[in-house]
Amino acid sequence: MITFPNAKINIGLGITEKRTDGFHNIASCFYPVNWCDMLEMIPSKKLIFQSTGIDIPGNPDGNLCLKAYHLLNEKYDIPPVHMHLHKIIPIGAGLGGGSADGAFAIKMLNDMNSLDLSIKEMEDFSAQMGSDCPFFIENKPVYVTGRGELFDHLDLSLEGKQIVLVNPNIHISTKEAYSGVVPQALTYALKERLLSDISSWKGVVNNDFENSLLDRYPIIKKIKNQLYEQGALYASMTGSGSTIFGIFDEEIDLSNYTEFMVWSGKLD
Ligand SMILES: C[C@](O)(CO)[C@H](O)COP(=O)(O)OP(=O)(O)OC[C@H]1O[C@@H](n2ccc(N)nc2=O)[C@H](O)[C@@H]1O
Ligand SMILES: Nc1ncnc2c1ncn2[C@@H]1O[C@H](COP(=O)(O)OP(=O)(O)OP(=O)(O)O)[C@@H](O)[C@H]1O
Repeated sequence: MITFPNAKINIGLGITEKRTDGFHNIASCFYPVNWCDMLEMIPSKKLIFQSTGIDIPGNPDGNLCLKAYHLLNEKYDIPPVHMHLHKIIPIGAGLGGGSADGAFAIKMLNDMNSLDLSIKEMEDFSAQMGSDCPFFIENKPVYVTGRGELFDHLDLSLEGKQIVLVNPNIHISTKEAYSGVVPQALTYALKERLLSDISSWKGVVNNDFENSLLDRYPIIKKIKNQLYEQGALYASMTGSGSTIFGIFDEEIDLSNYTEFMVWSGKLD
């Protein structure tokens, strides 16, 4: 079985409160984007994990695909598989790529073993792997609060718009990025604003990580400004960075970004 775990973007990201468990409460819109990894699993005599593509830092035993297997195996004693992850989505990039791999692994193992888990059960397993993981179970645009696991329906469709994602080859640790932010209650109604036309978002719908990271990494600010100069309806850093996205009505010239990792395509 093969699947294509996709990236997400954050449209608006308020970091509203530091929690007693060390995490932060956030408010954000998560929106899926078709920049994808490839994840294949086949039945095997023993559990094997192999990855190709972009190098994944750290011990392969800690890969979220394996973590997903162990979480389900502990409870359901499932047979071993050979997993092959071809890594394409930039890492430490605010795109939730690792989280998507973990959540898709849960969905695949559920299907392959006919476990018949509900969406809620798969979200709960995913939440044990990381804050961004549960979103990728349903994988549709949603308004998110809590640590990243509380979902509110959001009637937002950007279908057909062109998105450009530029990753300036800077790896930002999520933990460090959070430690550089002073939490603050939302100063505007993010959810309501997201329901108004995209042309009204600029300067209003903000990512709170930008305040600390844009000064530290001027290239992020430069790319964001360039995307606006090229006619973006809206541009922002996603998550804890370092990827910046721009949303456009039409395809744009990408020659400004040849030294970076870039993906462009239509939003669903
Ligand atoms: C920045 C976002 O991508 C926005 O969607 C997410 O909040 C990050 O989610 P993630 O990468 O899945 O993060 P996790 O692997 O759960 O946590 C990594 C570290 O980030 C910090 N963290 C993460 C999520 C959160 N809501 N509050 C936090 O303070 C914690 O220090 C945690 O130890
Ligand atoms: N399948 C995976 N893909 C990428 N990183 C993984 C994966 N599984 C585990 N990791 C570990 O997670 C770390 C990256 O986590 P990090 O949260 O910074 O990036 P991410 O999951 O790619 O997405 P984001 O930048 O949005 O958080 C890597 O250094 C690696 O050790």
